[in-house]
Amino acid sequence: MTDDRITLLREQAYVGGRWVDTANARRAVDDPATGDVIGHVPELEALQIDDAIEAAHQAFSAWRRTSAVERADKLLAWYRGMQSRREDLARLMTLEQGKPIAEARDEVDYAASFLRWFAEEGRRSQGANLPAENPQVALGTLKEPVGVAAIITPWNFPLAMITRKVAAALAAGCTTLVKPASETPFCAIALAVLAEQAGLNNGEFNVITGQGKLFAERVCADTRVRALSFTGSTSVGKQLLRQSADTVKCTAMELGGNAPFIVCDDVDLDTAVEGALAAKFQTSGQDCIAANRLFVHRSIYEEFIQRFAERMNAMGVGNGFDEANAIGPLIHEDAVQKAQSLVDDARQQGARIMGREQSEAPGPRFFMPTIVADFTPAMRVSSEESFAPVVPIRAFDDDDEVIDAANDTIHGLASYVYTHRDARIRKFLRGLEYGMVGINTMDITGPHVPFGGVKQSGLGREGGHLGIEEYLETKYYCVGEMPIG
Ligand SMILES: NC(=O)c1ccc[n+]([C@@H]2O[C@H](COP(=O)([O-])OP(=O)(O)OC[C@H]3O[C@@H](n4cnc5c(N)ncnc54)[C@H](O)[C@@H]3O)[C@@H](O)[C@H]2O)c1
Ligand SMILES: N[C@@H](CC=O)C(=O)O
Repeated sequence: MTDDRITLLREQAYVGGRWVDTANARRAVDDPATGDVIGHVPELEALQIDDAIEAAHQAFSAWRRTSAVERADKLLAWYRGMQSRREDLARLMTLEQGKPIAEARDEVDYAASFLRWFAEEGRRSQGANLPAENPQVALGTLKEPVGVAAIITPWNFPLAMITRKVAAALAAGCTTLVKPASETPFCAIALAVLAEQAGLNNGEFNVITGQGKLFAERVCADTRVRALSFTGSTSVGKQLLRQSADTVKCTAMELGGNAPFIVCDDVDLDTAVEGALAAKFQTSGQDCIAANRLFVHRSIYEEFIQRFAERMNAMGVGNGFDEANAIGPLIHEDAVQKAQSLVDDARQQGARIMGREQSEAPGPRFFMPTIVADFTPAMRVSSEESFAPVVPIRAFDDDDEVIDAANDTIHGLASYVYTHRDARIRKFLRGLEYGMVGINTMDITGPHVPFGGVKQSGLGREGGHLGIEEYLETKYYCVGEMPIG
């Protein structure tokens, strides 16, 4: 059942500036809060994906020759289009993703901000003059677009994970093939509606709905596709890296996290509690930078848990369209079962479980926020990304000990530390093996930051001044001595 107030909902893929269907396969997309079917999208077949690759390839030869100013103008027109449809986009996102409407509005702003950022950044991508040993010789570098970029994105941030990549790619002069998550294709299609209106209607931006596996097979094997940028789970990322090896693609990987949130004994407790709540519960815990493990100094441990639990238990859990709710549904029932199994495993191993009863959940895809106190490294909550409102907390005594515990993971995306002492800040900054460290804040993202992880959390950086580099090659030139005149 489609909400009459939702506009921009279109049930087609967008390829080469045309709206495309399939003869047979169409996939239903539902509202995770209610289970109601919102609409259907085509599952493009292999030949249609190949057509899309050709469309992006053809478009590349023209797009790469446009000026940086022309590319910026189109990105800015797209940005304004997103701004003018902010509420429609936000409602569409809450409908298919489930996140609370206030967070959906924030994500629309965040997603649009990448279009503006890279419109500006594209005009500043510069090569260099190099000093030559022979003064009659000119050496330098040019920056050139890599080529067609294939982009695969997850469902948790259905607009921003697309624009963070696409805006950088288009600004660099690349063309793009986007395969959005099957759970949230309508946000991507809405972006295509607005891209078309902004004049990106010649194959520069293509949205291919359907199976990720088939899309990956076609683009990875195809030499016309020169880059693959992926955001999603570490396991799928590894597989895509293997698949990209045969055609030696430029790859960028934004993968899973296991963020530690460390609270030292010198901070204002309420500020730290507020930070932890925000770092844990945004997007109902389904955030790659969500706090996945809380470490609190033993001297304030029980007090912290009590205050955190009070605030957590007051949070509204329910349909994201109700502004009173801060926690919406999880994307699948499987995610609820996984959260429950993490909690059960910890309980069996001696953790204290706190929170409202799961029987109070307003539907089958809701998980009531739950504290897992006194977790140990042997429990699954310590090593697995919960992607749910599950809050493992344990006490620590010593800074070195907590740095080691925080680093004891294959992941290295975001980390957070609350302390007001300078020496401690320096120690944590150096000691934490993470791509991003928030000190006394969990509000660490934006178009201007180099977002990304170390270890098995990824390769490369998105956003900031580095984001465009993922889509640029450096061409070195050497102009030899020439007769003058
Ligand atoms: N580092 C970051 O910036 C970042 C941001 C958001 C999410 N994530 C991570 O994403 C994960 C959650 O997202 P998810 O469940 O959508 O991840 P996922 O890896 O299951 O899916 C991501 C995308 O890959 C596609 N896909 C799935 N299997 C595929 C295959 N075999 N071949 C090709 N494509 C395939 C999906 O359709 C989807 O579009 C979490 O681990 C989270 O931490 C990371
Ligand atoms: N929260 C991240 C996206 C990861 O899921 C961001 O801010 O970009």
